[in-house]
Amino acid sequence: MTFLDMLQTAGQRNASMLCVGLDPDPARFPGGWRGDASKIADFCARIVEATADLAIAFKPQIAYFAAHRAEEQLERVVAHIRRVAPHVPIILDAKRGDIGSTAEQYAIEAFERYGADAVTLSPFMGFDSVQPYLKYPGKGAFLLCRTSNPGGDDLQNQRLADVPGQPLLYEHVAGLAQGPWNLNGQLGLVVGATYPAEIARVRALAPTVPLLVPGVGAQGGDALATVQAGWTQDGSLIVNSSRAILYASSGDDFADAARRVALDTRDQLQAARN
Ligand SMILES: O=c1ccn([C@@H]2O[C@H](COP(=O)(O)O)[C@@H](O)[C@H]2O)c(=O)[nH]1
Repeated sequence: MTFLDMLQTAGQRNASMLCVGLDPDPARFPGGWRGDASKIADFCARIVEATADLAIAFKPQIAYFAAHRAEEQLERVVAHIRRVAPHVPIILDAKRGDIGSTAEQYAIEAFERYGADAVTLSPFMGFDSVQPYLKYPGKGAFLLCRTSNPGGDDLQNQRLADVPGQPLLYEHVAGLAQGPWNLNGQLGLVVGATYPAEIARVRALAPTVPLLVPGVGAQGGDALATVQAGWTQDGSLIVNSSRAILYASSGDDFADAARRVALDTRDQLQAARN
């Protein structure tokens, strides 16, 4: 099944636009696990089990594993997702971007080592840095477009004087993903929930590509505004929340608490559709 097929299946079966972000931070683990990096896979497994019927996707953030030399635990988390939620796609949040020969290695890492269904990429180095990922049929690649952090303004909101129509940089990226770079319909875009006006602008420029929208929950993005700006019948909307779900409780009830927050967020997003 392709990434897009999986998205559609999970979205319908779980009635969901919620992507559960897996950003495991041992310092925030509950009770006896606190500070123990060997528990990363166990912690993520409990979250996956608690939210498998609520998620349109899972998004492991690779830094939270690599920082603790826990890449092998990430492999175990992926295997666990395949066992308990085989219909839910995995988006590896790696934000890679490098020259073609190195990008080929990163693509092997994402799609062959970890077996992810999609990956996040920085488009800053241009099309030849994105192309190696597109050689994997059916896999997805989300380009950073208008990120959720305030510093995104520094570059993404700059006007490109030499491009016809003088778009802002993020608008140009949206146009490339909808058009000339999207050779086989594998591209999507990352747009922050903290900037709903920009989500609407990106949706207007890229009406059919999937949008991955982080920033609800811990970053304070508005679920209703996000859905109103980005949801359409034709293009998937995938709204990520990580810390607000993972650390809903610091006690032994963390998985139940995570489920409650995920359910509430899932339902808020669904209710916000027109
Ligand atoms: O623009 C972006 C792109 C990626 N992220 C990632 O999403 C999650 C958000 O975590 P929360 O705890 O829900 O704030 C995290 O993995 C970021 O690396 C983003 O926040 N903004």
